Amino acid sequence: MSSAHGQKIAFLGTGKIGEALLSGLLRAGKDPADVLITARRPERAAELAARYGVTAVSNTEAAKVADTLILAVKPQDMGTLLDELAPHIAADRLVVSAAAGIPTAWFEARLAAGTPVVRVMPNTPVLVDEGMSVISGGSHAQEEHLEWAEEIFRSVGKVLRLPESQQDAATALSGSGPAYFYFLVEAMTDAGILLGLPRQVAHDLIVQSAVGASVMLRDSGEHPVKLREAVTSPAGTTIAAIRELENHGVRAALLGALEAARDRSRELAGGGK
Ligand SMILES: NC(=O)C1=CN([C@@H]2O[C@H](COP(=O)(O)OP(=O)(O)OC[C@H]3O[C@@H](n4cnc5c(N)ncnc54)[C@H](O)[C@@H]3O)[C@@H](O)[C@H]2O)C=CC1
Ligand SMILES: O=C(O)[C@@H]1CCC=N1
Repeated sequence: MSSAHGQKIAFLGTGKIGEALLSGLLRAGKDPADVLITARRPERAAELAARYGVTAVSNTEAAKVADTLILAVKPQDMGTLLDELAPHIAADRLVVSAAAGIPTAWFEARLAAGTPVVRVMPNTPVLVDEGMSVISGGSHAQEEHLEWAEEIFRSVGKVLRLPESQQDAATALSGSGPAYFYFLVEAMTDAGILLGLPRQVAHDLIVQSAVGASVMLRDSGEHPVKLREAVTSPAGTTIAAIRELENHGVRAALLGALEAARDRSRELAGGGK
């Protein structure tokens, strides 16, 4: 990747999503010498520095040195982190938040006047360069900042720019989305056990069916209804299963589930509990 908009990128908070993004950026060719990380526990910082060849620093040091700061702590920890960082971040630096729920205005109110802020909602498939990241700019983010953030996240998957008003919905769909698929795979594997298959066989059958279905969804250009109809033979097995899904309100459950995720994202707006 290019080194437009400054060399040094710092990841503040290197848990599941922070590490996933960090590893993706390095796979995409970012020089580890230009990557800083911070972690709450010194052992974790040392472990990541050794594994990736990046430099572990304090939050304050990262705030002073980095051109782009990627904040990946939990929404509940963001207030404490900002208190620590804000006095040290010059207004020409780019602040990128990956936290669910927290609006760009919340950061702007705590940072030096005019600091550009970009809000992004990635998801864990960034680990395999198949991420879906949704990006919105705050009131001081210029086109160059959005393009730079897009370049960072495009190195680990797809990127979509959306108005910030749609971020909570996007969080419910793509931010949390992978978890719903894992949940389905887990439940369907259990169903295989119920039907008498060995667990590993059930797992392999379901996982490859999920991969095949996903690739068809992405690459065929067909509507999901068409793809499902092609599997659903008259008086066959699939329609017997679909009737059960409809009887149990699975479609309504999904509507309610994603609405609950969207509402939870809204609740996290102020750093949440
Ligand atoms: N896990 C996911 O799939 C996604 C998570 N996110 C967002 O990413 C953020 C992090 O989520 P996860 O990685 O799942 O959580 P996590 O708990 O795995 O990682 C957060 C990390 O931040 C560290 N941390 C907390 N306060 C710190 C501080 N003051 N200085 C340095 N490090 C500090 C913690 O020790 C922890 O390692 C959240 O805001 C979440 O909304 C966004 C998209 C997807
Ligand atoms: O569960 C969460 O709050 C985070 C945000 C999106 C995915 N994981």
